[in-house]
Amino acid sequence: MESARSALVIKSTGSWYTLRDDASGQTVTCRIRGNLRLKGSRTTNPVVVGDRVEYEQPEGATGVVTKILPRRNYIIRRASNLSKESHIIAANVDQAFLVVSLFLPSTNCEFIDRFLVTAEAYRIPVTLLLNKCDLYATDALQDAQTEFLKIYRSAGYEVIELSATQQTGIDAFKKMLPGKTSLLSGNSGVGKSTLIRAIDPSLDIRIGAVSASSSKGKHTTTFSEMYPLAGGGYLIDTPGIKGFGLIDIENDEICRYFPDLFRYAPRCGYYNCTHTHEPACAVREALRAGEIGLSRYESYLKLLDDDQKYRK
Ligand SMILES: Nc1nc2c(ncn2[C@@H]2O[C@H](COP(=O)(O)OP(=O)(O)OP(=O)(O)O)[C@@H](O)[C@H]2O)c(=O)[nH]1
Ligand SMILES: [Zn+2]
Repeated sequence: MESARSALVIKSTGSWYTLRDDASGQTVTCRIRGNLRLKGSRTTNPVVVGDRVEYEQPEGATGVVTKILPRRNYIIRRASNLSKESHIIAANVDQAFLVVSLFLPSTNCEFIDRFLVTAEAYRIPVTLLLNKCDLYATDALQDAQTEFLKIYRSAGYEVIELSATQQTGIDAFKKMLPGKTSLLSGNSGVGKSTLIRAIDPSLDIRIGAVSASSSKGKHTTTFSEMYPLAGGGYLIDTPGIKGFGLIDIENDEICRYFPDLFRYAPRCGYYNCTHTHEPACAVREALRAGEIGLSRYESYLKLLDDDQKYRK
């Protein structure tokens, strides 16, 4: 009997997994043992990028993942809009970067806030990468940029302003990467691939994959992939993410994942204030005073009665 070896999962297609062996650093292609499909689990993928696993590879045979080591954290989304199943995007993530753009395309605030809440809930620090800053020269877009920076910086998030095409602000992003496993996410078209190429031109990622995953009406499951970076650390690219469903977060917990709202909650008149209709609500008071961004409060309300919120 071959003894188990340990490895990191760097790619998965749903039936095949690419591992990087801890001892040799070699890449190995494996399948998974059937009983790893967790009982009662509603996730579509039992083994994910970032997982630490044990595997066996008998001489001349295909390798088999035999065990998933406990996950430090993971980030998850709905498998598809109507599905009750969830899809784990990546596990054991040190930090996440959400790429956003205010123009061509304009990233929806609710999308950003859902991402932030999901990451807060799993205690994954997020940095926002405001890309395409070269495009925000008009008055209207400059105002949008100022507003964006104000809302998210005052909520406590780090925001890096950059332009992937003009190569500005790239270094501030790059210096956060060494030695860490970083997830890079964002809607289609915000510039993730351009940005990855700007930090490391040797990473020729998903050329030609874009049109396949963005064709409308087609249900395409796309899988994350992990890239070793020249300066150390890994970057996880997450193509084709359209939205995040909150999983296992109760209504009365949601507010605590909005740091800019939650800081007012202790001053609410009722200890169980939902900040929707109660008198003496300090959160709504702060909103009226312009201390909380309206879009943030609206995201909070949407997440409260989110019919897409489902349980694992
Ligand atoms: N003006 C400007 N355009 C940019 C910038 N970054 C990316 N773009 C352009 O935006 C378009 C989309 O960029 P991609 O890098 O393919 O976006 P993506 O996020 O990887 O998109 P998906 O692969 O669909 O997830 C391309 O035409 C890029 O040239 C930027 O900083 N400024
Ligand atoms: Zn309140």
